[in-house]
Amino acid sequence: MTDCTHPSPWRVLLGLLHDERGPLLAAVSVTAVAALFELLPYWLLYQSIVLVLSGTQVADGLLRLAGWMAVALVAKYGLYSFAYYLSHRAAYQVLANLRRDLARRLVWAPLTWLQGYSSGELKKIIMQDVERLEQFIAHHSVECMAALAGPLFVALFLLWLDWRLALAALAVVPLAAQTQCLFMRGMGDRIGDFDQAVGELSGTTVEYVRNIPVMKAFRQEAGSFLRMRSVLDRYQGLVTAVIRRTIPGWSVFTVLLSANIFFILPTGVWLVGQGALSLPDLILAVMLGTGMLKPLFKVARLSSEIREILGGVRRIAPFLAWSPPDRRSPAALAATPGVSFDAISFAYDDTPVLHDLSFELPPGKLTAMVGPSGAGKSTVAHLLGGLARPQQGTIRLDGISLDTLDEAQRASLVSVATQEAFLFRGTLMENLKLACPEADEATVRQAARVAQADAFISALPEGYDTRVGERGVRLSGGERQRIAIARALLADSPVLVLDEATAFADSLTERAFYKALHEAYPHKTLLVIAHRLYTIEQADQVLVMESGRLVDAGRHVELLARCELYRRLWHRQSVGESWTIGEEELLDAGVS
Ligand SMILES: Nc1ncnc2c1ncn2[C@@H]1O[C@H](COP(=O)(O)OP(=O)(O)OP(=O)(O)O)[C@@H](O)[C@H]1O
Repeated sequence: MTDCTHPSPWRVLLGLLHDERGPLLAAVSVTAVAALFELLPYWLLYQSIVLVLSGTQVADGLLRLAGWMAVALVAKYGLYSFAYYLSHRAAYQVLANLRRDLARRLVWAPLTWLQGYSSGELKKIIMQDVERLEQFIAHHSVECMAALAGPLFVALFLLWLDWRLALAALAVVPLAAQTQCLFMRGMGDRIGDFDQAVGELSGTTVEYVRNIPVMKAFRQEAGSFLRMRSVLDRYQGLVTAVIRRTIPGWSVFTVLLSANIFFILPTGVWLVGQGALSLPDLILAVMLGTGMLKPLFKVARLSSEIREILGGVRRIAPFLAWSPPDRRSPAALAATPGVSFDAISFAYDDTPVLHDLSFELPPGKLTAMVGPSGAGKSTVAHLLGGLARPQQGTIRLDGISLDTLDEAQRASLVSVATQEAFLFRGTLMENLKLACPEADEATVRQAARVAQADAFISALPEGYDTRVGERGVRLSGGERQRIAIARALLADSPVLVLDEATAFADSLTERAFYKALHEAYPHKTLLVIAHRLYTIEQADQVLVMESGRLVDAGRHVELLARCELYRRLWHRQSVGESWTIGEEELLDAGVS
């Protein structure tokens, strides 16, 4: 997913480095000085040759020069270490700031936009692409500077000796650069394709690993996962194409940069013959000039790595563009607010799901929402939970638009518990206290009791201190849901949405839950997306949805009497639960 309206990756990268520009400038300046010290031993060697040729006080002079040589080496390593220290400190600061910023902005990004990314792609962007910046800031900044400063200082020195020597030393550079450009032409697109393939491979691998239980259940062989195979083939094809294209260019480039000795030596010998250069000067020029261009290999290699890093920055940029919506502080709400959906329309991308939907959740009452699969019930829960925003219409709490609340305000007013109960790595107590870290143990236990979770948690050997998540204890679907409900109850918001949150529970557990809920939290405004008979019967109001529209609303008995769709849903559910509606009830309701 790219967006051409985002600024160039260089601008984004410079923006990320802005706060650390001081330490980074210091790091590259120190590197330049270290590169100078790297050349000092050659100069001292030159002085030794001059000394030996002069034949005066040779021993003392050599000893002094050896001492300076040691000082130069220590200074060089000391300066490089200091430069790396500064660049690493800056890198980890930038990475920490960026990760914090990304975490904050992920909350502001609409769920529908985030769903455009697979979890593998998101992981690649947030982990790998961010991690790559460390390479650039901590290593490439220093290495690039050292690789450029060395050749530059040598070229200046040769220029000072004789301009013809400098020209001879640099003669191969334009040819090498030309060759590199020729072979790298079109590589930008290939690297873009390559990055896309890596993202796809990462996403498909995550999907593949997640699907292993399903494949085992249906006895599918790994090879039958065709998508994975085709992505791997594409990846391999791209790698082969990139290697085929780069290897010849790289070989010619390497040979050319090492070939300047063929220019320096004849030029130097000729200059000595002309009397324009002394023999020690020629030896020094050959020593320095022969290896002077080798650091440019590193610059060429780093430039392709920097291209990859910029590709990562391009992928990170859209996440950094999300900023908090401009919101005013809401007026104080009633302790038990009502909720209204006013002409709400909503589409996932271009697929309309809710159409001009209006209804009310009366304050302190239980509303059940029913409808066939795909009717848009969970989407209503998403909108209330702030996971998506309607394209048209307004959702209000006590007359105040949800758009005017910030995330924290909305979350303090509306909690949503869904079927997909995600447990973070940690103890059950930590998971329960997610929305209310300051809750004391008694409050947590009370919420768990209402959610029918206290009994099974207490039966675990470590009770509320049991670890869950990746390496922790495995809970059943129903147990996880009960944790999710207790967590939502602990948030103590006046509006609670249960999106099939009790689907795994048996009828008896569900009855016990609603009874306890009503006793412990009698004033909550409740929206329950339900298939269960008991909830629907108890509801103060039932909303019947079909294809994103409200078909009817009323009490269970009224709807049985007048709504054909409701009757069908009710009948299907009754059969599903092996629970038959009494003849009398149907007659009471006027159903013949
Ligand atoms: N992230 C999404 N992207 C695109 N379409 C989606 C997305 N989530 C849901 N939909 C579609 O929106 C429609 C309504 O889905 P929703 O989950 O709200 O229905 P539902 O009434 O809760 O169904 P169920 O009872 O089966 O859970 C469906 O057609 C569904 O395919």
